[in-house]
Amino acid sequence: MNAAPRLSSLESAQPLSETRRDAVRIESLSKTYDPAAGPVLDDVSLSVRKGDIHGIIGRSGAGKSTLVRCLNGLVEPSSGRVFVSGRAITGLSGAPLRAARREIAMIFQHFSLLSSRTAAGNVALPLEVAGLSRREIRERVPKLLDLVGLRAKADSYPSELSGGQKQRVGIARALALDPKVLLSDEATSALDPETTEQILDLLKSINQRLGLTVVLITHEMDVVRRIAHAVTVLEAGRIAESGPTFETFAFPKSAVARSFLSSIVAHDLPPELAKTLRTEPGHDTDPVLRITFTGAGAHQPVVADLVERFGVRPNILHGRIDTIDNRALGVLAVVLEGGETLLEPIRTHLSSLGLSSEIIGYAVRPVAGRPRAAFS
Ligand SMILES: Nc1ncnc2c1ncn2[C@@H]1O[C@H](COP(=O)(O)OP(=O)(O)OP(=O)(O)O)[C@@H](O)[C@H]1O
Repeated sequence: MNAAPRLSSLESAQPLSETRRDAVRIESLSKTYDPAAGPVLDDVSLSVRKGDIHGIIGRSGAGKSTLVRCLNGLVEPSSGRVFVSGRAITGLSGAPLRAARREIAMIFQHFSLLSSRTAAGNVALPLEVAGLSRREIRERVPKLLDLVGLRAKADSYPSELSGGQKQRVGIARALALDPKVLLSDEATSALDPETTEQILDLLKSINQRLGLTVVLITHEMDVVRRIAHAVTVLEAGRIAESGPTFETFAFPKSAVARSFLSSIVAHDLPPELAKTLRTEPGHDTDPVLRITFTGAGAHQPVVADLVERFGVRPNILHGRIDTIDNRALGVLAVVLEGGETLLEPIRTHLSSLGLSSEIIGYAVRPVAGRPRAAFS
């Protein structure tokens, strides 16, 4: 992980032991607002590695915002503990809580800028509250605006800025006090796709240049795919799964992760195709194999290889290759015409190539003269 120097200490590199620590550790966190409604967070334990961008994804109501508010002390959990850079946040109040909060900055979906202040004035605000001198503020604000590529707009008011520019101001303001962790709560949800990409690129570059840990709350798997090193999937207040982004995308364990991934990775067949498959083999069916290609394996001519080696006729039902965390990931569903008896040797061969495979159903052989169901 890139652990470049931080904004305020460009000359002092951090010791290795420090860079290896978890930036955030959550231990058995639970939160109940209304006992009649049950827990909103239920025994959540999670570590975010220092310098990582860690996505937290879940459907509306899964508890994402509550979790992120427990991280910066805005919500007091019912039980459990939160540590930021090894320091407990839970149970703090007054000055120690304010000091701890300086280490955790936040950016929001709707930017939360003061309309009466210019871009520079908004960025200066946390510095004023923290009691920095006018001279220090005058020196620091342009550097922060430079960091987000917005120096030319220093004197513009929020009403004169685009959504992407407002979020850049929000990011500069969040970074003003040199936080250790940046919490992003749906920061790109109100932006168009092109601006979303620019803001995600900016977060990625800040993460790399400053070694800043980013916790990214989102309901869009594409945001996770673009920049997160690790991802946690929340469902109904519990962790459905958590791990490195690539592994989670390649081998999702939970139904909720698979459903979030359906627009990105072809793990599941489209419903109209899936319903044409049988769950049991019959005299008139051929097996359907889902092959997952990862890394170098994504570029192997596997279909041609199966034809040549086993004499089967793989018929591609559905598939897609994508790039996740700079690595290729492909998923292909193929009907192995005439492959029933060769299934195990074929799977053993695929495994020897480092490819994983799974039988996902059985396709009914087409009646003579009629093509098989669909190609996608
Ligand atoms: N202050 C509160 N008082 C009572 N209930 C709350 C409070 N904040 C959140 N909730 C409830 O907790 C549940 C989880 O909400 P939360 O906002 O944490 O989820 P979320 O995953 O961020 O959802 P969304 O994406 O819709 O914001 C919801 O049922 C919500 O109504």
